[in-house]
Amino acid sequence: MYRIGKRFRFEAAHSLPGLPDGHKCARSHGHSYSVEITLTTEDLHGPGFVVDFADLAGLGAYLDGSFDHRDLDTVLDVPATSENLARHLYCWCVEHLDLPAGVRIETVRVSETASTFAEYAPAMP
Ligand SMILES: Nc1nc2c(c(=O)[nH]1)N=C([C@H](O)[C@H](O)COP(=O)(O)OP(=O)(O)OP(=O)(O)O)CN2
Ligand SMILES: [Zn+2]
Repeated sequence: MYRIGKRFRFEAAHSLPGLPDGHKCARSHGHSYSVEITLTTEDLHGPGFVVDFADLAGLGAYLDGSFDHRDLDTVLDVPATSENLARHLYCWCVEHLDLPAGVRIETVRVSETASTFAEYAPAMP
C-alpha cells in the first residue's frame, strides 16, 4: 500500500459555543490552521504516483477561497472545531477531487496549533 500526503495552511478566526463560562475559546480568536490530506492506493499511476500532488490543488483553492482570513463561525453550519472542520473537508474532497480508481482518501487532519490535531476518516465497513 502506498500513502501520500499534502499539507495546506490558512488563517482564520472562530469562537466555540457550548463551553463553560470564562472558557478562553468562547471568545473570538484566531489560528494559523494546517490541513493535511492523506491518500492511499495499491497501484501507482503515471510515472509512479499515488496521484500527482498537483491534483490536490483544488483543496488549496477551496481553503483559500472559502476559509482563509474568514470568521469560520459564518462558514460552517456546525461549530468550527477541528473535528468538524476535518469532517467537512474530508467530505468536500470526496465530492470534488477527481482521483483515479483505487485511490482512497484516507484521512483529513486539521491542526489549530502546533501541538493539537483532529482527524476524520470514515468508519470502515
Ligand atoms: N477537541 C477539541 N478541543 C478543543 C478545540 C477543538 O477544535 N477540538 N479547540 C479549542 C480552541 O479552538 C482553542 O483555541 C485551542 O485550544 P488549546 O490547544 O487548548 O489552546 P492553546 O493553544 O492556548 O494551548 P495551551 O496548551 O493552553 O497553551 C479548544 N479545545
Ligand atoms: Zn480556537
